[in-house]
Amino acid sequence: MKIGVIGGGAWGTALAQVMASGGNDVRLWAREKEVVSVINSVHRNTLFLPDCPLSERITATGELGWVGETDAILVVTPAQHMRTVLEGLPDNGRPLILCSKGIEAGSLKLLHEVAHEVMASSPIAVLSGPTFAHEVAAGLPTAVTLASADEELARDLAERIAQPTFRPYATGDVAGAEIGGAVKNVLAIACGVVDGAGLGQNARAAMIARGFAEMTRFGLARGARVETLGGLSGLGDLVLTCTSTSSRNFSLGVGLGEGKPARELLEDRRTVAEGAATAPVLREAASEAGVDMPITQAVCALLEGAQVRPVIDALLNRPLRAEGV
Ligand SMILES: NC(=O)C1=CN([C@@H]2O[C@H](COP(=O)(O)OP(=O)(O)OC[C@H]3O[C@@H](n4cnc5c(N)ncnc54)[C@H](OP(=O)(O)O)[C@@H]3O)[C@@H](O)[C@H]2O)C=CC1
Ligand SMILES: O=C(CO)COP(=O)(O)O
Repeated sequence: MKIGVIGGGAWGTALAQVMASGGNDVRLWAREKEVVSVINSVHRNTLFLPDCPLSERITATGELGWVGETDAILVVTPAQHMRTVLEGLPDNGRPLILCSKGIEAGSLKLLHEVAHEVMASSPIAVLSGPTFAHEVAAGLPTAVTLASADEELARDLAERIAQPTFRPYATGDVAGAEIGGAVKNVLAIACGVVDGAGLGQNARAAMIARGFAEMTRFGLARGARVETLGGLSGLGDLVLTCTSTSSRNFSLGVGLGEGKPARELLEDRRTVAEGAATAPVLREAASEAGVDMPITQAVCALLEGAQVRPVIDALLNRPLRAEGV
């Protein structure tokens, strides 16, 4: 197969490498000329995935139209740039697999809704799960959720992109797959804060469990299925991202927990911490859906400059309630 990949960050590059290792020819679109040039000349993405030698089956390009002429296209831009990038892609009926994690600011739309608006003729699927790019690129075993409203398409794409150490599990629950990936980034910031502020491992486990309750409440309100939220793209990714400093979102939270200002932590980043963009969008979407998301609100407050201690005290002083979603 010929596979297109849109986005030359760590995740786009890792996915390109997995697809190429399975014998596919890969066309990888990157926005920056420097990324295109370095991938084609030294077969390495020295900016975003420096430690992984890349297959010669990967050709980087700045031409979206050329990437559009492939059998399936993985879309791996930061969530907030997806709409603009898709507007430059021909809507020619090739399946799009969305691999980014977030909710669009302003419209409060999930990314498959955005893609459907821009690419009305192209079948849409979502790939999400516990997937640190550097591990996937190194060929370490990884399992993901592959969702499409057309379940036959999900199963077909899963067959076509599976590799010996890369296992997609098909589902028809697109909203569930997307909500897990978007919400866990916000919760990873919260867990990082717990670590940075030295609140201990009990507190982190509590944050993961109550965070999952929060994810479930929001997911159910937006039509997700509970088994998807409890699967790879929900609970699986939540556990991964909330327990590792390899996560950019968790690391951002550690800095916040140590009392560093959010502006300073976000200013110099070249890589994305999607949770910082998703948190205020999620707060708004939750309020619109009438869903209580206290951890998300706490993360927003910290990103907006609140001090750590009062934010934690406010969470701890919430009225006691019965356990459950
Ligand atoms: N890294 C990971 O382990 C995983 C990441 N993801 C998700 O994948 C998505 C991409 O993340 P990742 O690959 O890590 O990104 P990185 O942080 O590695 O790289 C940043 C990316 O942002 C791109 N970018 C910056 N500004 C723009 C813009 N205006 N328009 C289009 N692209 C822009 C850069 O493109 P360019 O190089 O062309 O400038 C580059 O590809 C995110 O939604 C993330 O949550 C999902 C699973 C795992
Ligand atoms: O989504 C990811 C792992 O599944 C990557 O997490 P971070 O963006 O927090 O690094």
